Amino acid sequence: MELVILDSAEDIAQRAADVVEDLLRTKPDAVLGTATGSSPLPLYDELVRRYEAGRISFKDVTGFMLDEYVGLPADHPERYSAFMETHLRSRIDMAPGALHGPDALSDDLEAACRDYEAQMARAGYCDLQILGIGTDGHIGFNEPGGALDSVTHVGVLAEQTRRDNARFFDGDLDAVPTHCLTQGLSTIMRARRLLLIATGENKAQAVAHLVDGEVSAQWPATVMQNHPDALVLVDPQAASLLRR
Ligand SMILES: N[C@@H]1[C@@H](O)[C@H](O)[C@@H](COP(=O)(O)O)O[C@@H]1O
Repeated sequence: MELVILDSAEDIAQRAADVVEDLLRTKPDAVLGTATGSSPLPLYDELVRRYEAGRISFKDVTGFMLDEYVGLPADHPERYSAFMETHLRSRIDMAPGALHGPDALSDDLEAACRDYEAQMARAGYCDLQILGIGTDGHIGFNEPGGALDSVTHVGVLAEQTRRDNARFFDGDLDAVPTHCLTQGLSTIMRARRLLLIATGENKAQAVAHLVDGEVSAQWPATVMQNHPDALVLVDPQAASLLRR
């Protein structure tokens, strides 16, 4: 795992966009794994800028989202499918049906998970998976204590995660879903390359475990230590509890 500490979120966005641009140059029909949350937003803005400048095209790209809330109505703006549509898909030339997510509106969520995993398998899994990290060390919505070799599954959100994400629901904890569908850790690990972005002091503890800790289900992101090509981009605040 390669760790790079950069001065600001903007510098991280530039470096991360370089990684995406390099991939699209070598493989225009790449499979891109997308993350939600605030961490990748500067990256998405930079990708839109590079698309508008004619440097990159997503017209042949297929995308797979990491996760989705369960229990939000189809038109809820905080559904991750809506988030990705607003912040990335609708702003670039990616085809409308080309960004996939697990179907959290399905009557049979277990089947929806199996279908999503099969769909990713058919696509050959991701060339590059973009990741954020939860303050409790989750990636996707793989919360502490889950299996390290999980595939796409129905998950229960940790209390900490629901509190962290209440800011997207007008601060109303009761409005934050309790369940989700998420790619498993083994699904994520199948990506040829992982790119994790963490900014701000509230990520420092999770980043310290990710970089300096043992691989452990208590800090799910630590599985990335076993990935052959993982890049972690952090700002000085997120790096503030690192040993070295
Ligand atoms: N499921 C998402 C994660 O994929 C994301 O990494 C995390 C961090 O979000 P943020 O970047 O806003 O701190 O939030 C959510 O829980």
